[in-house]
Parts: sequence; structure tokens; C-alpha cells
Amino acid sequence: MTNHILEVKQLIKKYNKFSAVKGISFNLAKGETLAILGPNGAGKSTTLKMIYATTPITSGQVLINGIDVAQNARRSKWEIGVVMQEDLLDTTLSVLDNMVAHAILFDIPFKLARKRGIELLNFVGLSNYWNKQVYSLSGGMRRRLVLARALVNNPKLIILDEPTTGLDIQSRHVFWAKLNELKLQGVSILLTSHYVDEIETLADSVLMIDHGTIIASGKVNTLASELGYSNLETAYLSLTKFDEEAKNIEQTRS
Ligand SMILES: Nc1ncnc2c1ncn2[C@@H]1O[C@H](COP(=O)(O)OP(=O)(O)OP(=O)(O)O)[C@@H](O)[C@H]1O
Repeated sequence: MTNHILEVKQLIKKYNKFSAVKGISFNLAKGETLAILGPNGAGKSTTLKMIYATTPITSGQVLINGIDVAQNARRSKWEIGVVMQEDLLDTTLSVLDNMVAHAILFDIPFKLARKRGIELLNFVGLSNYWNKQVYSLSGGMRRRLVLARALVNNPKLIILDEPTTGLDIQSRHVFWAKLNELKLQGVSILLTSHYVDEIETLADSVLMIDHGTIIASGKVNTLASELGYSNLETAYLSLTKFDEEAKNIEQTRS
């Protein structure tokens, strides 16, 4: 029995001749939170999409709780909850009906789906909105609804792609509080983020990627000092060669 909820081995993704992900390997221990940090186009979403089996793996292997995603995508999806960048909510349905519609994908009977839906809306602070149309929700509420929806199959691992991008600071804090509650319940979390403060708030470990490869990885609390930097943001900017990019921008302007 593995202690890892997620094992990623030599993962490669090619879009025709372009290599978006170039041999990434990492593990996520049960109950831990791992954040993937990287600039636009680094390959974060592509990596997640291979893990949650919405894009084919070119080569390499992903095991979720020991289940090979390429061999058994449907079975592996029962182990996970996914919060994608796009909401993919049905705006013609009520908040609760969005929950029920998702639960039915996991063969959860209608009555149980409603019960579980109401419990989860309560968990994310949306119990007063169960019969409202989705379009009436704020951006922060929609994100919390998507989180609640991702929990409907009681997943052991939640995967979130830039979960708080575009939210105001209050909504981000509310969202983080919910993720921290899930962590306390023992749920494992894999997320991507552009925000170092989000990673410092939520994650135990961080994987920095750029141009489809891992450029640094370690514990959030110690990685910067191990690499000789004062903090994570400075380390990240230096490792992604931000200084050179800044110089290029200055040269283009002058
Ligand atoms: N369907 C696709 N076909 C061709 N190229 C793609 C496709 N999807 C992504 N790419 C390319 O693969 C690279 C990695 O994209 P990806 O979306 O994984 O980056 P990302 O790190 O998630 O970026 P962002 O932070 O902007 O979301 C980019 O160069 C992107 O243009």
C-alpha cells in the first residue's frame, strides 16, 4: 500500500512537435498539499490535465491512489475532485441542481445527491443560495460552488487549477479557509497558482516549473533558504530569469 496519493513519473506532453511538458516526476504524500508554481505557459495546466485525464499523456505514467490513469481513467476520476480554471457550471440550473447533476455522473442516487449537495453547500457557506440561479452568484460564490461540486464524490485528492485567480482578497481568504478545513480532514490537495502568498498559506511543498521542466522543488518553509534566497518570491523570480526579462522589456522600450 503506497503512502502516496499521487505518483507522477517522467510525464511528457507533446502538442505535435511542441513539448509542453518535458519529463516531470513528483509524488504527493497522503494528506499533504503540493503547489505548482510557474509563469504563463510553463506547462502547469497541461500537467494537471494529464493527471485528471482530460488530455492524453504522450509518455510517462500517473498513478492516483495506485490507479494508472491511462489504463483506467474512469476509475481514477472517482478518487479525485477537480476545480478547473473554467467553472463549467450550468447557468440554466439552480445551485443545488448543479450539484445533483454532477453527483449523478458518479452514479449517486438522486435523493442522496440532494442530501450530499445540501451538506456541501452548507460547508462552503452557500446554504441560503441552494435554489438560486447560478448567474446570480458573485465570482467568489461561484468558485465555492465549484469547490463544493468537486467534493460530491468524497474525493481523497482535490486538484485545483489557479483556484482564486480573479477573486477579490476577501473571497480568496474565504476560499483558503475552506481548503484549510479540508486539509484538516485529511484531504490531499494539488494546486497550481501564480500567487506566492497563496502557496505559503496553503501548501506544504512547492514545485516550480518553467518551459515544461522542474526548476526547483522542496518544502515551502525551507526551499528559499536552501537555495540561498531570502524568500520564495525572490527565489522564484530569479530562477525564472525574471531579471533578464525585465532587462529585455527595458531595452525594447528604449
Ligand atoms: N491544446 C494545445 N495545443 C497546442 N499547444 C498548447 C495546447 N494547450 C497548451 N498549449 C501550449 O503548451 C504550453 C503550456 O501551456 P499550459 O496551459 O499548460 O501553461 P500554464 O503553465 O498552465 O500557463 P497559464 O499560467 O497561462 O495557465 C503553452 O506554450 C501553451 O501555448
